[in-house]
Amino acid sequence: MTVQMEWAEKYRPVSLSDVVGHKKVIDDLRNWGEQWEFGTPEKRAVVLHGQAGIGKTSSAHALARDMNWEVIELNASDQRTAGVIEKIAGSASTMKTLTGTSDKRLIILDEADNLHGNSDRGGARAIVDVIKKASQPIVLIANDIYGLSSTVRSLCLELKFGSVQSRSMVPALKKIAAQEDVMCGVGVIEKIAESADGDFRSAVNDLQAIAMGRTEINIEDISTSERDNKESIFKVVGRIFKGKDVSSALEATYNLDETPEDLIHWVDENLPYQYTGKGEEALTPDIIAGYSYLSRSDRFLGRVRRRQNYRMWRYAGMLMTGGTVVSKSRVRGGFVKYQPPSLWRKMGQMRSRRNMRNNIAVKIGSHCNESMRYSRLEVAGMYSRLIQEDEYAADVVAVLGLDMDEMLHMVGAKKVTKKLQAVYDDAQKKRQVFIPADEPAFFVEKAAPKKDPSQLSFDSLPASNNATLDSAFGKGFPNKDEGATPAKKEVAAKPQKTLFDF
Ligand SMILES: Nc1ncnc2c1ncn2[C@@H]1O[C@H](COP(=O)(O)OP(=O)(O)OP(=O)(O)O)[C@@H](O)[C@H]1O
Repeated sequence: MTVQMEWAEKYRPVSLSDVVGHKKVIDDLRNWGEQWEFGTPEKRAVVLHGQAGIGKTSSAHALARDMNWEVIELNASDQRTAGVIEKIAGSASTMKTLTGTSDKRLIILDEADNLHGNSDRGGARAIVDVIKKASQPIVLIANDIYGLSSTVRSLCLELKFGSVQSRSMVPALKKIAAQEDVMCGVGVIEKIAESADGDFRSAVNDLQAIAMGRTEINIEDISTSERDNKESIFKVVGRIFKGKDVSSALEATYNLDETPEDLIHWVDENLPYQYTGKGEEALTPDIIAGYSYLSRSDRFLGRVRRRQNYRMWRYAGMLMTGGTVVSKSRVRGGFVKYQPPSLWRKMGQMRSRRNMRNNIAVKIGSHCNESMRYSRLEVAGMYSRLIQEDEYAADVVAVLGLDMDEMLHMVGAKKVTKKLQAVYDDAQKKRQVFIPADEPAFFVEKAAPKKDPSQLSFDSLPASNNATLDSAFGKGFPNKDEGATPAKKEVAAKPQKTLFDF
């Protein structure tokens, strides 16, 4: 049996001129690339963002091909710790290539909105450092631009890839069909393009799936295979809120790649916006009736959870779809955008706040030799107080190695003010001296002049430091002087310059 290559891969655009749709974005990307030929553009990195399957990664590679640049790619499957990013991207972005084929390398960082969790620890901060110093072009690729920190975003040229219009897809799909010797009947390609919902990769995959084992496709072939396609959530909620037919709303959910547990959140979120019209009160009888069905549906979902009897999902599904359909007294015209459940957004925000708090606690813990839990519960508050004091702020940021977002979190600020930026910059300078020898090299700027270690040294904290902290905050602060070398003890005897240099 021969395994056929995926057409989407086979027909991946080679040059930017092959990319389907996205005309303006592609022009902007090309311009940015050309600026690199004459020096360093104002923004050293671009972030290409938008839904999956619309050509972001292909465009980055096509740019490199058009400019005759080499490519270095770091995918989410790679270990993207701070050290790795700095080593690969950092060296690539500051050194010239030795191969002589081109003097530029394009660094592509795929799924840049996914730099969280343990495996990518420190990766987000390393990107900031790499972009700031880069002398080579960098492309970040993200589905969700809000998954990037505000600092990274401010350093990048943001290029949004919208969905690919079906009329742009049609000629490209026809070309693929012709090259594969597949005859397409009238309206076939148009139908495939429309059903793809802006995702060109899906359109190519659909064409390949329908053409499998055929040399000719007719419109009837599509309508039978169409049922297998996953319905998008927007289509389903559209049929619930705009439709009058209970069974078609219910049937639409059969091909949906979401559980009733998720679907009910979508209906719940959008019901109040969809069932009020111009001049109507905010709380219409339709909304009240709709929520009464939703609450009954939710009861069944609760029973499924408790009894693990998934057969009851069908009642929940019927009540949330059919119930919502029959609750409306009329179909309201006008376009109201469907919103994703705000509950998920809030849960996501809570999760990222929790991650941030834990990351900070880990840093405090490694500074105080305490567990993350103890640091979070007992010590973090003290550091938050200290960081708000002008006198100590930069020292705390430096000694803990906080990045900008973590510093903002500890200060309780929402955005970077001039004062906070100055504190952060000051901390970066101090950090070069605080850093112990075994830290990754990227924290230390090679050109930085060697400072007198007695000025500020994390390593040289003498006993008095902890005695002071102990007297102020109770026992338990680690004694940094234990095991200190005589040289370090000598340093400790020097006069205090900062909070951490008692
Ligand atoms: N606009 C487009 N023009 C030409 N081909 C495209 C386009 N969008 C998608 N494709 C096809 O779909 C495949 C996937 O595209 P690509 O990997 O660039 O998408 P993406 O937006 O980066 O999605 P993901 O985030 O999932 O990687 C490519 O191999 C290509 O054949």
